[in-house]
Amino acid sequence: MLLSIQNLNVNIQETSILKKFNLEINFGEIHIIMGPNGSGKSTLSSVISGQQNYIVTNGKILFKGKDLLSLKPEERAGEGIFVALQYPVEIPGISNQLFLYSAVNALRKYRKQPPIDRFTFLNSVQEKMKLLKMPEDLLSRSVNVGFSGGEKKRNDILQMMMLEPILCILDETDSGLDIDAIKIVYNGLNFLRNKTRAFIIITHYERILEYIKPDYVHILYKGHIRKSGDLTLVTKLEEKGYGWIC
Ligand SMILES: Nc1ncnc2c1ncn2[C@@H]1O[C@H](COP(=O)(O)OP(=O)(O)OP(=O)(O)O)[C@@H](O)[C@H]1O
Repeated sequence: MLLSIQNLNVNIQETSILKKFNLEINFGEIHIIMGPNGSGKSTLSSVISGQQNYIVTNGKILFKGKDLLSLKPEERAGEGIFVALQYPVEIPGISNQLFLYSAVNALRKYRKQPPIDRFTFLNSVQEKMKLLKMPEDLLSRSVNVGFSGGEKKRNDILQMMMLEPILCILDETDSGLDIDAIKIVYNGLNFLRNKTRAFIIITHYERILEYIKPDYVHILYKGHIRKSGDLTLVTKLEEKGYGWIC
């Protein structure tokens, strides 16, 4: 078992957001999470990544058998968790290249591996940027500053490809992308898909099925998973909306 979330209750300030939330993920699996606006999807990704302001009042999260909630955000990243946020963060004054290089070497240090040299790093990042059809000048610009919405999302996938995480969480990475960009982003995801890692993909769109074949689809409703199934759930939602879930 890669990830096991058991009876998780999460509050933001006094408000209860996730309620008795359960989810189990094995290596190699892709899980899609859908759900109406405000049902708690981003809260889930934020809690897993260790963002502040989310108060766990009950339950536990085991990642590779370890108590995830006792780890700092950087330790969670070191253990192999990567979250592409719904709204990618801008970092003025830090070049994309320096950020990526530092992030890759910070992970390598955590894993007691020697640092990667700049030449090998640059070759690797340029190769991946080609795959994602990203112009090279995005490397010298400040992280996400002035990037278009689509460029930010591709940059997230570039980070994911460079960091080679074990659990990849994509929070609405496909929103605001044009048709070509969606294809490129999901090609990047398929490039990383293998038996040593797993994905949680949060999305609102049925079109994901054109690119990704998930193992499970879950519907998050009012803070807990109300229904789980296979990819036919996505088409059912597209036809019927969320009314039948209530
Ligand atoms: N800082 C906060 N203070 C109070 N309530 C918050 C805060 N952050 C989130 N919430 C509330 O938590 C609930 C769940 O939000 P969340 O972002 O997890 O939903 P979501 O399922 O990702 O929605 P969407 O599909 O619109 O992105 C919402 O009702 C939201 O208003």
